[in-house]
Amino acid sequence: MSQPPARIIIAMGVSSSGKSTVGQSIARRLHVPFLDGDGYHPEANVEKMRAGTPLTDEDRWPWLERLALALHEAADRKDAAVGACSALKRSYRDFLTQKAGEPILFVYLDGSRDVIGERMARRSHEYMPTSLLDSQFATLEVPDPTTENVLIVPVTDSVEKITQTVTKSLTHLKSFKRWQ
Ligand SMILES: Nc1ncnc2c1ncn2[C@@H]1O[C@H](COP(=O)(O)OP(=O)(O)O)[C@@H](O)[C@H]1O
Ligand SMILES: O=C(O)[C@H](O)[C@@H](O)[C@H](O)[C@H](O)COP(=O)(O)O
Repeated sequence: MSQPPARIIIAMGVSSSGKSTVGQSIARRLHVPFLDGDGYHPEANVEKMRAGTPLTDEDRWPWLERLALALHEAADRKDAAVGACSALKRSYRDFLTQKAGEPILFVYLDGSRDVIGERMARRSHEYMPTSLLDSQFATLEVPDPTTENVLIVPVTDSVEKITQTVTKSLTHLKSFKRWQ
């Protein structure tokens, strides 16, 4: 689809696909705030995941709303903002966009169960158990670039390469021009 110029960028994908790493790198490059979705869950969601139970849609709506509003406020204050959020379903991405009240560019970190599972096994996370990865893949609705505002990048690219691919598409941002 033709891409509306977004000031909010969200790195999305299953757990351990690299959302926090890539999102932080893009935000650093643009000198704009980075908001990690992990920090916006109600405590009950965190406890549920810690116990190995996948979240439901009902668990996710309040989380998505809080994150969308925070990204909108951050973009207002600082020209643009970058987030990390699994945003696994099309309805979650539409909801985020609606709650933010402005276009969002999603960056989908595309990788196989094998590659991402290996990364997940190697990293440590405060509450997300590796047992939840299968449910993440089962829930995932891969974004469709013909109908969604999304850039698809392979997780096997280096973080630097992904950062460059994304920032190159953001020439409309004031913060991009400052960084240039
Ligand atoms: N492009 C990449 N290439 C290699 N390793 C990566 C890449 N992106 C992330 N990683 C590593 O994969 C693991 C999961 O990344 P993380 O950013 O925590 O994922 P998420 O936020 O999606 O759960 C981390 O150990 C991170 O260093
Ligand atoms: O179930 C979801 O909608 C999420 O995927 C989610 O809750 C998030 O992924 C966790 O906070 C774990 O964090 P990471 O995705 O950073 O591993």
